[in-house]
Amino acid sequence: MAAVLQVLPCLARAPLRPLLLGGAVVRLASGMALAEQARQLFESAVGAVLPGPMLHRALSLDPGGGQLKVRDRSFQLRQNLYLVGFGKAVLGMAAAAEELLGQHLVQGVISVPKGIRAAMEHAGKQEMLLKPHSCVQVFEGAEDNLPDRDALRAALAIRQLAESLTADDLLLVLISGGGSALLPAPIPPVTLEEKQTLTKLLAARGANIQELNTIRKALSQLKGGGLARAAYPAQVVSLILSDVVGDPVEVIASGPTVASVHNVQDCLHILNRYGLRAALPRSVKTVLARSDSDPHGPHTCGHVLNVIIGSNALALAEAQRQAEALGYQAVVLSAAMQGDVESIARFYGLLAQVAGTCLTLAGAGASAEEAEQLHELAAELQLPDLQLKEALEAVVRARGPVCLLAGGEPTVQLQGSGKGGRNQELALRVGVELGRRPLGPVDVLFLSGGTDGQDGPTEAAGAWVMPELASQAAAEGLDVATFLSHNDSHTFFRCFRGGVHLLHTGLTGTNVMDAHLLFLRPR
Ligand SMILES: Nc1ncnc2c1ncn2[C@@H]1O[C@H](COP(=O)(O)OP(=O)(O)OP(=O)(O)O)[C@@H](O)[C@H]1O
Ligand SMILES: O=C(O)[C@H](O)CO
Repeated sequence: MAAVLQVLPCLARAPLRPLLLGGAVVRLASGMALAEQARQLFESAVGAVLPGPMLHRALSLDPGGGQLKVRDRSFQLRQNLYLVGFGKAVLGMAAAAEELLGQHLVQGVISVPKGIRAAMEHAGKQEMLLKPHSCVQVFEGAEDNLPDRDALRAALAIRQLAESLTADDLLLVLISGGGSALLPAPIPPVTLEEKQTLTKLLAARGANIQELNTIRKALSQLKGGGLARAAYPAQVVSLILSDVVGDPVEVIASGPTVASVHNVQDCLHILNRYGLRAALPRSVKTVLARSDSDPHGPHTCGHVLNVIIGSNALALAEAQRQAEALGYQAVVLSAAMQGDVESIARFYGLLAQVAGTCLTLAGAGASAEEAEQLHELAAELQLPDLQLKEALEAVVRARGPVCLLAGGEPTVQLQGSGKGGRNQELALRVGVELGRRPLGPVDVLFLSGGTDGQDGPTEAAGAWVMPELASQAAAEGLDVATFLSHNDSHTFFRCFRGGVHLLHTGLTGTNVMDAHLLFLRPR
């Protein structure tokens, strides 16, 4: 985005302000002005789920400092507050908790990704770092999101702290995505390597996060309510930043403070589905066989309060508010965009075409056939919370600029060895879709970004596109189809127009999946 700022420094510095509809400045700089607004809205979405704001919304101390309020529950504080955490966003969450609860915290242990402290320091994000003499011990591990010896050491330290607590104590558990890999504690005789191999195989064969984490829970001492059990009889409050569609507390980071409802049959089903049952190590078979005859009986988690403090829906709601402040008719379509990236791109292409027609009432846009295709595709994608009808009705009413917002996590079937991420790949595919559809007299821009600031193994968070993308690329000698065939979207965006279409935020310190913004503005 640096290049965008160079092109339009006045817009980059300007605060959010309503559009000058039809004004000469906006029309001249149309693409860049829209892109700048898209970037600002993306940042406002991320801002709503940063550790500081989230922790401040969820927790408060009474003025005397004797009570901690979490939502509508109160907990007595008397040198009895402990903290553990695990996940990609937990360093910043712990720093925010320390800032808020400092003098009450007795001790803490967190497990966070390798190199995160250095990365945050490098980015100048002091608010994401613990104080120099913090009582919270930090373990870094799980390089490449895989459980390793360092993460195992962290998990054991977390278990030890939890087990040392008494009925007078309160354990604050900070949880975010990536927590599963950062809290590995396989049930013996299963080894770390065996668990690692099994989860890698499941992921490679296409198991979804629900399936993956069902198996992880069955083989873990701490997942599936194990951490809550270890902390009993202390009170447990889990503050959860969701990176899973629908915010299921039992799935996020494999639900260490949520009693597992799965039995061995569920696990065998999953292992069968991915052809892994026959090749299971003996240790895994032993643990699975034992799991239904657990001597402790079914576990309850009555001493636990699980609270979702950040989610994709929350982030989108903030961007929606900001879009409205800019003069857009803004509608959240879905916070559960899942499915193959190609289908999702087609969905956004059709949506732009149909919505553009509703907006301008122009004959050149979508026919009834395209509207039907859009609804059929929406049905195929099975997005549980999709507000398509409501969105199109709002567009008809709007007669002015429209912003449609969505979020979730599309899937990319990797075929090539190119460099990219699901957001850049989605944006590139949407750019192609927009270019091959008659859109009528309307400016269209689509942005897709990962809220963690890192899209796949690239340094960009995502990218934005307009309908002219493919033709402009061709004029630069870039063939979009060739880049797509190798999943090489990042290389494409780096070359295309000197990289101005890339979205760069740096690591944000949060993670609520991806955000998609589709703008339509009648000319
Ligand atoms: N060349 C590529 N093109 C498109 N997508 C890619 C490419 N390489 C990796 N990906 C995608 O990037 C994702 C992996 O990156 P990352 O580690 O950021 O994902 P994650 O851990 O699932 O995401 P997050 O932490 O953002 O929730 C996968 O969805 C993968 O399919
Ligand atoms: O850690 C995990 O299990 C995934 O990120 C989902 O929360």
